[in-house]
Amino acid sequence: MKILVINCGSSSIKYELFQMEDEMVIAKGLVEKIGTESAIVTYQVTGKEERMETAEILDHREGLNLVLRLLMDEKEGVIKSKNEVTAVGHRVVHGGEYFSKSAIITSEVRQAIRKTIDLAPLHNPPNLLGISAAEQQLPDATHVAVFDTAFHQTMPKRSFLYPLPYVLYTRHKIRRYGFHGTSHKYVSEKAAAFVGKPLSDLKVISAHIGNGASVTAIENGISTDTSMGMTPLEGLMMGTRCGDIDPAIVPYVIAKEDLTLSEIQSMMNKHSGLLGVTGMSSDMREVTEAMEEGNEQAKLAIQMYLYKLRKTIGAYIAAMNGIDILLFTAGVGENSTYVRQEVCNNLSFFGIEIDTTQNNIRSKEVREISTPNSKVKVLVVPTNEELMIAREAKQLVDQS
Ligand SMILES: Nc1ncnc2c1ncn2[C@@H]1O[C@H](COP(=O)(O)OP(=O)(O)O)[C@@H](O)[C@H]1O
Ligand SMILES: CC(=O)OP(=O)(O)O
Ligand SMILES: [Mg+2]
Repeated sequence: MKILVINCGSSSIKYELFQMEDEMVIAKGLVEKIGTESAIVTYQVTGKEERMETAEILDHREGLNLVLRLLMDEKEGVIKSKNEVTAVGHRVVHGGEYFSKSAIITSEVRQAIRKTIDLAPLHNPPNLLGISAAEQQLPDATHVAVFDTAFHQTMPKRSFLYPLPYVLYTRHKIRRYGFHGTSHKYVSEKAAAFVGKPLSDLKVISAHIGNGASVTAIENGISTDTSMGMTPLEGLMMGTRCGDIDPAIVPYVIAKEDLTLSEIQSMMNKHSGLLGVTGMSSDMREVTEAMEEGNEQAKLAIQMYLYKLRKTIGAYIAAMNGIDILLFTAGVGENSTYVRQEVCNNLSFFGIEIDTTQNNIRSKEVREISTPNSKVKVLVVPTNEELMIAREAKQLVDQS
């Protein structure tokens, strides 16, 4: 069975085609800068060199057309006809309170996703575009929506409610939803398997730190708290997002800087975080390099980033009254030995002890970076949201 996984961002489409019998990736790639005359298209068949070209791609539909043409190309393609794709798994960022698990896309499901657009104006519209483009291109495939929010639907009210007038929750569903759930679920299961204990017996803190970043407290296999909120803006300091700030800043800055609401939204989502503080880059690699070269602003940004991350981990240790596993995942979590080391150095009170040699090893495998004496197991667990989405899609196809 072949399953295509699609992750549509506002101006990009990430795609990955899986052979589900052995869960192998057949081909994958990315269409970036959609909406421009020079969109960048990458296409890689497993085991072969990546191809890159630029093309005029004006919308997601054209982008997806091109992806399918590449997959079916006579010379370099990997499928002969569209019918070979049994299912398409779509990443949908916001499922509101409608979805606590993945769903086969029907008109009701599409309607429910549409209703959450207000809650995720940056993410859900491109997700919906991707769904309709893919349905048009692959009308015979089963289309499945896999939600970032689903895993966190187990959070108790005490963690998901904001201390605002309760009527805002009942009337408008203003609450915390949490994101990256597909990843937090995948890596926590991997971590439990790695230590050889059932997830149902463990207290896990999962730090998914990429461009977007969130920390989740997972008790007995269920998410009980997470740092992102109603939108993916809350919580940690991120690449371009500010995370938690005093909400009173918003009207104040609007007045002082004469901004519109959408300008301040864009400022907090796209021009803050590492980028905002350094004025230079949102990329942790570049900011770390600048810090090493003596750039004071880069050093400050990283200190702020680490401090917020450490505080959040500490808060979740308190919230769960303990911790068995601390795990790091996503771009920064999997690759930055510096961030892992610095976060953990200041968590020694909890019996967290990092083995510097282990921490410096680069690998794509799950690995332990804590010392044998460490009371808490600290792991690096490479995430794989695409594989998880493919598995969810397969499961729903098998059931239907
Ligand atoms: N070796 C590295 N050291 C530090 N940061 C890294 C390294 N490799 C990747 N990153 C960071 O990972 C981030 C991207 O993470 P990723 O999970 O791919 O993001 P996305 O949210 O777009 O999926 C970038 O900030 C990048 O700088
Ligand atoms: C929800 C979210 O923040 O996603 P990403 O990390 O892909 O931006
Ligand atoms: Mg991501």
